[in-house]
Amino acid sequence: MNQIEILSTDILSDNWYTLKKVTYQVKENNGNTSVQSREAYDRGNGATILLYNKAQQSVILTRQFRLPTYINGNPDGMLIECCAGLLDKDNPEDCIRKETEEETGYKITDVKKVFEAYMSPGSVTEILYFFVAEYNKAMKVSDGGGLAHENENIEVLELPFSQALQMMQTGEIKDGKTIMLLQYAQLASLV
Ligand SMILES: Nc1nc2c(ncn2[C@@H]2O[C@H](COP(=O)(O)OP(=O)(O)O[C@H]3O[C@H](CO)[C@@H](O)[C@H](O)[C@@H]3O)[C@@H](O)[C@H]2O)c(=O)[nH]1
Ligand SMILES: [Mg+2]
Repeated sequence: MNQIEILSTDILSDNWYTLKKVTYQVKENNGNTSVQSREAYDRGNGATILLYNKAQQSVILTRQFRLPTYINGNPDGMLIECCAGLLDKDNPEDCIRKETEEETGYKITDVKKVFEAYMSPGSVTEILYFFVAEYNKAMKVSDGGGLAHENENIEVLELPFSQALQMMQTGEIKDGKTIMLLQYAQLASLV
């Protein structure tokens, strides 16, 4: 295994999140050493969840404006996604329960972790924890929509599972975490 030694860390931006330039020495097993620099954007870690109802063959997704997609080719900037949120002090399970209620209005208790993944490992530090959970009408306690004071304006979508799968093919769904969870649900015959 290569040995890595961090030589210096410069903060390039420290506004909402943090962008660092890290310079490090790599010592390879064969004794060669080199010095490299890379930038890393730290916006914390997150959790995401696919809510599904097997009897109804349906899933709950969200729709919201995502500025980075708008400036990179998404005409209206709106993106269909699984419910997701950043971890604060909470562990991933508690975070995703809270986020599910805020964004979708469903109060869930039992969540199952299915995997975790670095979503953009060349530039973003974030690791994302992936969950699935069953939902039903009785769990609906509010409209959801996200936090008003954060202007989240999240639309809640209840879709037939077959339609969600179709929307990946047509490109109407083009969010990585959402594609991963829909494919997991299909592979594991959840819905
Ligand atoms: N003012 C301001 N607000 C920001 C900024 N960046 C993010 N926010 C706000 O911070 C809040 C974060 O909301 P969460 O629901 O906790 O996170 P998320 O943005 O949905 O992130 C989730 O999805 C991401 C995309 O897949 C994931 O990367 C992330 O881990 C998480 O799961 C949102 O209200 C968002 O608008 C910023 O630069 N300025
Ligand atoms: Mg969110």
